[in-house]
Amino acid sequence: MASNGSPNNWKNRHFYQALKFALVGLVTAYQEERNVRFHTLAVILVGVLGWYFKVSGSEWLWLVLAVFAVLSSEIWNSALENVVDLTTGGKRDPLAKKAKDMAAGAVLLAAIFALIVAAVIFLPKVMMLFY
Ligand SMILES: Nc1ncnc2c1ncn2[C@@H]1O[C@H](COP(=O)(O)OP(=O)(O)OP(=O)(O)O)[C@@H](O)[C@H]1O
Repeated sequence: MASNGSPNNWKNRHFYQALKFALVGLVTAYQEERNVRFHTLAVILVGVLGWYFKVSGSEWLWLVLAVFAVLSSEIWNSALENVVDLTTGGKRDPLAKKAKDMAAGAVLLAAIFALIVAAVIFLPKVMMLFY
């Protein structure tokens, strides 16, 4: 709550704190999750390829959508793994397995989507280099 009684002041502080926590979450995901680091490298590669092949504006939008889909599903997956581990205390449980496998399935779907987008955009451009 605002100490000076101004509701706007409280809102601003709340917003910046929420933003700070979200950024801390991203840094934690990057530091602790190997897959997030791997996908960050993949994002850099996509950026270099997009720049090299001079992809169009709409192609950039598809690539950005694919990148955000993969990274956000990966971070959701990690968050869920943490919650499941917290709940089970490390004990094996069929519900824990179900939840983790489903979250992994969501990441797989996003990765397949990204592969399709990359193939549709880059394959014809790569072929042009050889023919
Ligand atoms: N508490 C549990 N009870 C039953 N099965 C589990 C449990 N924890 C994990 N598993 C099984 O092991 C698999 C791997 O779980 P884990 O937590 O190691 O995730 P991961 O996919 O290896 O992720 P990361 O590589 O990011 O750690 C899960 O998909 C699930 O099938």
